[in-house]
Amino acid sequence: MTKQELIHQIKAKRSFLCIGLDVDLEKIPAHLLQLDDPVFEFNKAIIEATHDITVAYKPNTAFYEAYGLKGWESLSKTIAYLNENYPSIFTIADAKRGDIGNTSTRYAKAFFEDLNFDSVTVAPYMGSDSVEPFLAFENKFTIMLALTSNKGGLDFQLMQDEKGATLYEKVLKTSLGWKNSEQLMYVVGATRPEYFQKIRNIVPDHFLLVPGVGAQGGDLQEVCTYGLNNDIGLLINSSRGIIYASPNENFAEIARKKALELQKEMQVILDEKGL
Ligand SMILES: O=C(O)c1cc(=O)[nH]c(=O)n1[C@@H]1O[C@H](COP(=O)(O)O)[C@@H](O)[C@H]1O
Repeated sequence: MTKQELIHQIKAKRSFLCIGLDVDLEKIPAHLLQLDDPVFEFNKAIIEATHDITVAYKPNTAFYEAYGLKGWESLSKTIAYLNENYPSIFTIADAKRGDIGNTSTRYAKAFFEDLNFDSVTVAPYMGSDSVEPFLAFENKFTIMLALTSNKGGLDFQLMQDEKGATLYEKVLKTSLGWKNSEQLMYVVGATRPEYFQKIRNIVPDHFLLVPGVGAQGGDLQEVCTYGLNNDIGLLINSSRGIIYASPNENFAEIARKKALELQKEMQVILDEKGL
């Protein structure tokens, strides 16, 4: 998918919501467990209930890898279902990969070619040769961790050099010099709203994937104050806050209700900003 296609979808739906498909068999409604592939059936129901109000889905691969071969099969069926039925929806493999160059190329092939995701999350720690192989794939996006939502994110990301520059700022600035850096997006946690202005000064045009709204307590309004750009430029993710809003048979209906609450809030913000 191209960036323009993503922006077009966001404007048409008046939504920049990303729903996280972090499926845990211990949390899904019990009646699904009797089915052959409960994880896929759960995802299918969530997708059917929300595809018109969300612009992206983000399965976190850990939740699938935890179930071995069967889990990988559920992931593969989920992305195939999305690509076949809703090809205009942006898909994110939240795999947080990154390794030496030739290994990164294999990861990129796995997620971009074999599974056909539009994007994959990567960690920047191993540097340019671990990220550039992902950027070599046309019309695919590499979403790099910048300032993460978790408490431990502060252990390294806010470390300062003698001039006061923080590590995450250096990561952002350095990555802009990499080949095909226009295909980068960055992860910034919704729990860090006070940093968005600074981040937008460094990367004014790139999309930011913002997890941490909902279960982790991040606030949509606060993120949007400085996070939005002229292309909207934000994908706001909520996983547990939407998909586990109800443990009952009507889970998909309630998930839609929760997603709609966020989408309506987004619509108001976009209208107010004239976007
Ligand atoms: O890369 C991510 O998506 C990510 C980065 C980050 O800083 N914080 C973060 O929570 N995530 C992911 O975003 C999702 C958040 O889920 P909820 O807290 O349930 O909405 C999980 O899949 C996390 O792994």
